[in-house]
Amino acid sequence: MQADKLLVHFSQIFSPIDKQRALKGSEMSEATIIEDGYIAIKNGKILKIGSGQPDESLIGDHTKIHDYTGKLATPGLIDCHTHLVYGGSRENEFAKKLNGVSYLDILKEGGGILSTVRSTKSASFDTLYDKSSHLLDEMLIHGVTTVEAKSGYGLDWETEKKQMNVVKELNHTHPIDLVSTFMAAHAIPEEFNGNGDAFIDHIISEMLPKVKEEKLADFCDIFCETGVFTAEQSRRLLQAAKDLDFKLRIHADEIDSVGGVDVAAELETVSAEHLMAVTDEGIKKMSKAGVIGNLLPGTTFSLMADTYAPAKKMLDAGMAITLSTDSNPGSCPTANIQFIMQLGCFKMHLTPIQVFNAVTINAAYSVGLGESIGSFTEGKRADIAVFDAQNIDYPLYFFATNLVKDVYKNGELVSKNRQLV
Ligand SMILES: N=CN[C@@H](CCC(=O)O)C(=O)O
Ligand SMILES: [Zn+2]
Repeated sequence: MQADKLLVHFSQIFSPIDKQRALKGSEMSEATIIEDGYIAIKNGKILKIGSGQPDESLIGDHTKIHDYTGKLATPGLIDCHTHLVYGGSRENEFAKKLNGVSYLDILKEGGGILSTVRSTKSASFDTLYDKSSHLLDEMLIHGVTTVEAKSGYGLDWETEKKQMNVVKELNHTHPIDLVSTFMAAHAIPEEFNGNGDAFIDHIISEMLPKVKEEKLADFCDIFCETGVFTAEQSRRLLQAAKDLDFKLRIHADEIDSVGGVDVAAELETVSAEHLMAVTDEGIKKMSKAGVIGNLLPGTTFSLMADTYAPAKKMLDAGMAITLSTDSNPGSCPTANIQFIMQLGCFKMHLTPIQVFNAVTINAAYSVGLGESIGSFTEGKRADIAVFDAQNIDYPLYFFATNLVKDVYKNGELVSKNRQLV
């Protein structure tokens, strides 16, 4: 079959192995690396990848050929944990953090997430749309082609709905594909006066069914943490969400280990997020239950903490892991997934192959799209990140610089020389 497009002479193509599920433990050290590689694209999908001169049968009169000598190709990167849609920003908390005030103390004083809730409530749909679209543009030029986006800066129905509708609309208009997560259980709203049980009841009876009915999200998530939601409250909400056929995630063991990991294992959530404070026992339970550990080292960095999630221990225990930005205005204001990947190496001692598997094939399965993205398997979407690098080590070694040159989404060039097309 003739290709519409042929991208040829890559120094390397990184191609994850697709086992029809996230790669676990030692499997994360495996990948196919093709030297002098080509990628053939047909109707926006991967037709074939190979090495050397492409077969004559792939080339027709209308086939466009692009030379990528000296470059690296990987599947489009997948950011599987973001708080994309929000009003305002929180640089006013930066000085406090520098002076040693903790993240949870800022929240307790009505700042942190609650301050972003106030800004998000007062922002119009259009303001939120423009701001989020701009953030997605930044992510795209850094090589990201799919993003998971959580609500959770509304806490009331109208604002949560506004956030999820922004995600829905951007999924139609922006080149990046979005996966929506409902996370009203992100903080206890001020009007509930610290009564987490009552707020969870309210979410279960008043919000969850509407999210389902209006098809506003695929996943449900909760922040299980000291001073936020307990393990019991998390269990109750996630069980109710599971009964309505939502897929589940949980923010667990971010700062303190308060039982979120047990809930993840019991309910077999797709993933558990953060895990900076996870115990060996918790790792064992998640491994047994097949929970993906979604690690967010940019958050540790931004919180000025030094406890990075024990990625190696999780791999040794046979878990699958992903890495993502956690892009949000408080604990990780960034759009640069490459920096997060570099932290995966520098701070968690993951290898480049493990890191690229984490943000491609594993992230794809963690957002429920493993059948269509995350590897260069024939028939998957031709989402491609082209790096100004000759091999997969270079973009992890040369840090804090955008090394993604071009990005293809569904076979179309959407970013060229680090600029939107
Ligand atoms: N930890 C809870 N939620 C976000 C932070 C949100 C915020 O601080 O605005 C996180 O994943 O880090
Ligand atoms: Zn988060």
